[in-house]
Amino acid sequence: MEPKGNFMIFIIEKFVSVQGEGLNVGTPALFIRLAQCNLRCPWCDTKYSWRKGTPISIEDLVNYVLDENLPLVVLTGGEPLIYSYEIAEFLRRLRERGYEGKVQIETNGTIEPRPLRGFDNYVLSISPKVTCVYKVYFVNLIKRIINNYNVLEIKIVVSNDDIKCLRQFIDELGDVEVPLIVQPLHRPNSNYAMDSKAIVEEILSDPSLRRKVRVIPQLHKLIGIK
Ligand SMILES: Nc1nc2[nH]cc(C(=O)O)c2c(=O)[nH]1
Ligand code: SF4
Ligand SMILES: [Mg+2]
Repeated sequence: MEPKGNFMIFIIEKFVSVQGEGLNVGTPALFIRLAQCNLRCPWCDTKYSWRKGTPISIEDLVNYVLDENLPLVVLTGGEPLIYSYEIAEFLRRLRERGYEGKVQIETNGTIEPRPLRGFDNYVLSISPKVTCVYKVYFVNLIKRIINNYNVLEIKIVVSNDDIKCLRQFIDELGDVEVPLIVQPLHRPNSNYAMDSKAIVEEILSDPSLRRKVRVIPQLHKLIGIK
């Protein structure tokens, strides 16, 4: 049965930029930041997303996407998969209206998005929280998501103090078919190029990690855009 009714979602902001993270880096994209998160990472750069947000209908959001006509829509947060049912409706309507781009969903990997099963116009970028100071990940859940949904990448944010914990996560995960992207942590008031270089050096000196991961710093932090 087709879902009916006026689906609402709560958003914090929407803006146009280029994808600054992961394998789609550099792609012009429409960002929609959904409200609220089920985690509380100490380094979170979007704590303002933990608020309740402003309601918007899925219909208005779809019209906005079609007006902007960009190749990529990034749903981020917060934790967008809190709204899995509404996102499924969003994907259904985008498909119905002929939108040819993709929807990339930035998730922390702690929620299984069951309503997304059967859709092919989205990809997930899973960002498990693996740092030594704050760990919240469920390896079996991540594997289940990889096996049952469209996963573009696992994108792991770490500082160079976290290499031990990164290795532990990758060992626990075992062999998976998706690319493992290490994303150097951006700390305000720190030199991001130097921080990223330290991580690259740590990875190149680790016999196991150097075979398994790719390192991609956040482009938007490097060039100072949103
Ligand atoms: N340019 C840009 N790319 C991004 N990719 C993921 C983002 C996020 O906040 O999740 C983000 C963001 O905030 N800005
Ligand atoms: S999961 Fe993401 S949005 Fe949520 S607290 Fe952590 S960094 Fe912030
Ligand atoms: Mg961000």
